[in-house]
Amino acid sequence: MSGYGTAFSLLRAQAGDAWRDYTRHAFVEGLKDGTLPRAAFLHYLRQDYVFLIHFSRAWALAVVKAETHDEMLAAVATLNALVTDELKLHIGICEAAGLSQAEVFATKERPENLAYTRFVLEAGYSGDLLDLLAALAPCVMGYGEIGTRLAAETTSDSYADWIATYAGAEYQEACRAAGTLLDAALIHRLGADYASSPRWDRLCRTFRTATELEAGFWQMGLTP
Ligand SMILES: Cc1ncc(CO)c(N)n1
Repeated sequence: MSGYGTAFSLLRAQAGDAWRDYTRHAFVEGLKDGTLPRAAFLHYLRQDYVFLIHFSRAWALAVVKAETHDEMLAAVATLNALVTDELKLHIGICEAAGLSQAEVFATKERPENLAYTRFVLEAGYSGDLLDLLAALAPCVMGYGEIGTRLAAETTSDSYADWIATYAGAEYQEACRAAGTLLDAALIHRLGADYASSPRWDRLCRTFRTATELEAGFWQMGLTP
């Protein structure tokens, strides 16, 4: 069990190797042992800042696609955490490294970044909350899983701030809340036996594609 809910565990298991390729990518291992070049990290952070803007838009879309007040509350809380806390972390780390906020704002979006965020947004635009959450879950919970593992296994302080953010109580709580939202949204729309629904395969495919696009994002990070 992952601790991020039942549906996430099922989706993660069916993603198979793709999940491992994402969460144990060379970029992640470089964060863990400090061998990731600083230039690659800063390049990644600038792209991730652009990513988070679109990712926030996708969570705003989750507010739009919500069908109950509890769903709205959960989506609003995540949206607020992204805009208020996570985007600030990126600006702070970039500023500490000598990159101004204006430079970060002006970052040109790489195709790997564009492909991923627009895939997530499109899943939400053309589908319902389940399609959107299936595309969002690898981002949210994947970083939660990576943060927790790296905090336990890290052998360097080089990327301690980054690791602490994703291993931290606040981010972990956001992952649990997203897991609770996903479980409840599935049951609300498809019933308790949602994994037998005709929609399940497609939700699994969406989750897996988003997982593959996350691995592509790390790979982009290695090539500034
Ligand atoms: C690419 C990517 N995926 C997930 C997260 C976690 O929010 C992030 N910051 N960036």
